[in-house]
Amino acid sequence: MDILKILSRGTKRPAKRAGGASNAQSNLLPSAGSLPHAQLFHDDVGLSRGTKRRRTGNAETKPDEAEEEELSDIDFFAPKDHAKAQDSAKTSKSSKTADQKAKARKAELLDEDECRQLLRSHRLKLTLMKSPSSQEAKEKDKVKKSKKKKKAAKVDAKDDKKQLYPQPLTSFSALRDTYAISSRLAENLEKLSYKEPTEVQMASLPLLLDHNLALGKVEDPDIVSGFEDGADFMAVAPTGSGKTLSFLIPAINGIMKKRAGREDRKQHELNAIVIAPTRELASQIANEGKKLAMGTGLRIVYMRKGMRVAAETANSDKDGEAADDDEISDEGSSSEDEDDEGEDKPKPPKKTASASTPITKADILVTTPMLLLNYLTEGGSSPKTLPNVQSLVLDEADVLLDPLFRDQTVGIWSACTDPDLQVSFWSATMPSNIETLIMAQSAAHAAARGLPSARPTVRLVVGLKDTAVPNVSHRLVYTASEPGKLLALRQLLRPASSSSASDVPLRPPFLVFTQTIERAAALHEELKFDIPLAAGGPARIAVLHSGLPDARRSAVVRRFRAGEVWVLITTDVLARGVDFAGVNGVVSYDVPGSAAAYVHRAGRTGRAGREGGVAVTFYTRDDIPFVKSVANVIALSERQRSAAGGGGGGGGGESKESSSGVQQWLLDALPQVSKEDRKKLRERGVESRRSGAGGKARITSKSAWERRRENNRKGAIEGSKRRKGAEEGGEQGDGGESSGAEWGGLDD
Ligand SMILES: Nc1ncnc2c1ncn2[C@@H]1O[C@H](COP(=O)(O)OP(=O)(O)OP(=O)(O)O)[C@@H](O)[C@H]1O
Repeated sequence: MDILKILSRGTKRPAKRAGGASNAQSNLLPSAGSLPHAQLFHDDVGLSRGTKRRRTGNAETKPDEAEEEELSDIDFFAPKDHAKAQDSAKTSKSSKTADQKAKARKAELLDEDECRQLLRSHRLKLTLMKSPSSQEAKEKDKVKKSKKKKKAAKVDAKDDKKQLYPQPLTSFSALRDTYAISSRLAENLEKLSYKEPTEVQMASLPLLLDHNLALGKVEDPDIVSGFEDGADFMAVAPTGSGKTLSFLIPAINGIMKKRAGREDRKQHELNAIVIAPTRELASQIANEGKKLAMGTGLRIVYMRKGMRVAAETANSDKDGEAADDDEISDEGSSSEDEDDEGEDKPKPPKKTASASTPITKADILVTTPMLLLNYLTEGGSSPKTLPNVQSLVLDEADVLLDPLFRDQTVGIWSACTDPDLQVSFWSATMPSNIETLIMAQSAAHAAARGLPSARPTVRLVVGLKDTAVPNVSHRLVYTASEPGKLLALRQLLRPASSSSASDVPLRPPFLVFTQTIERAAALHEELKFDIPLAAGGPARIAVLHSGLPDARRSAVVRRFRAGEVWVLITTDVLARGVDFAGVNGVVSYDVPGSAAAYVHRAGRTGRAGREGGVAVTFYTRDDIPFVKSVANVIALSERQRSAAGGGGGGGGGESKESSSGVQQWLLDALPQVSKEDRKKLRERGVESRRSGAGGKARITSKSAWERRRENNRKGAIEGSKRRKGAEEGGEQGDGGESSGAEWGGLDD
């Protein structure tokens, strides 16, 4: 039988449950529910969380006493006089008290076996990876080339990795009780009403807050000594699983601790930098940070064009003093109101900070890579350094280290000269070549700082390392042609019509992803009158891409968040990290450029364990050579979902619509995607959707990847010229890795 006929049968399986499907579905819509249980995995490994928790030490400590003891800890937020009194009392008590507290906390810890079981039940795997020294890296490279020695190299590589079983965080209250986070931070967290830590939070927060305590029951001397100088951190965890809190809480708490030891607690010092690939994401992270840091006096700043931040030039002069009155202040602003042009379309800024611009006071800076690098390298002389930055967070690290952004990201990393710098890497997708690059870059960074060796890196994987979106129902919908696809999308907008596409349980609000700006704009034009006036008309459909002026872009995000826009047509600029809590579904109108791109697009729904999110992918005859990688992700997601007990999160909720994404016969029928085709798709998109094919939905020009590559090249060449001129001998290359990251480009 003709393959196209087989495919045109569609991929929908009959619903398992009889009757009331639509009602059941509407109850399951992600935007319909209250705050969900956000944990994804609860495998039965013979230990139910909390119930077998054994106190191994001072079992007599009553909870109240423990609480009291903790509360008597440094209060970072105490009024000055009180703080002074505390200070003197503290000094007189000597370090013995601190030791006692540490011992008491240690006594509360689970033993290693309990940790192992708990971590396993939540599918958390932690590995300690040693960075090679530069010499070792070179030798390993040689060995890799020799076939005979490959086997031996594999054994060596295994020796470089050790499984870790640190204390998992079993409740948010333990952040204060056990890890002694600042009381205000704990209060703010409580106000956000999260019920339980997600998996990534369970495994990352203890290690990032206090690795000595988190590893308190670990006996392996190799591991203990490996952490002597601290460790970097890499987390690969599903979309919407709460990675943002996982890096913000330690960053904020670390600075609060540091401040507590300073005389002037009001002073701002740039101690942490978060890099994100798009301005929408950077702005969102800054807003999340502000919520957590409310009332702490900490300043979390979203970097805008023209802004100057505390940095030093190579001749050790401080770059200006912070002005008393910040001209560029973000405090209290929604940060979306005043967004500047999207730095996710990297190009040298039109406006640079003039020397008379006051330095913006910040403790944590959230930025896109190009914007900060431009500031550090502007002026043509030596690049500035960031000597006080102790925490560098790379959110969506695989993109930030993809060749498109690599130079900018590495440039910032190199500017962070504190020998105690901790770098953390976060994403739902982490190709192995990026992992290798991280280890090599980390070694190069240490060598450039004159350190004997790089810190090790703890790698956390939540679920399977292979990328999947287990919490979402996936649908592949075949239409023979482009017009058929448009029709199918229209039917999704009018769920009452009787067609196979309308059977997809998708209700607004939802996102629609296209391959290019032109296609997004054309699709918007095509559909804007499809929503009846009585239901709000054209105002209910909006478009967002990087070709739009900033103010419009920000306004669209705001309207979508407010529920005024129901259908948001966009490009991959919104595919990563952006958290719209009420999104019921995601439509890939054009097939994504890679498996990773699919994971991130689909992950805009079903966030924080919410059930009922749907990801629909349309494909036409032209897409058939490329659909297999999407189909594989869908199959894997479904396997993970059923392995997690018939569905992912939601605390094991029973009434889940069965996912009907892809069946085995379809997987078998779809052709394998060759390496070359995968690369072509990632870089150019689907060829037939490029220019000159006629018809509105076919208006295209260059693909996202090409456009960004050109822009990035221009910017990166300039930045790199400036940097290289000034940084002779500094090692900061890309670790010799070739491109291969699976990423289809953020924008059109
Ligand atoms: N413990 C928790 N319980 C419930 N909701 C949570 C919890 N932690 C975070 N969230 C919420 O989950 C949502 C997703 O979190 P976040 O944006 O950090 O996900 P992410 O892992 O960074 O996703 P992505 O990979 O897409 O960037 C947010 O709305 C956040 O407020």
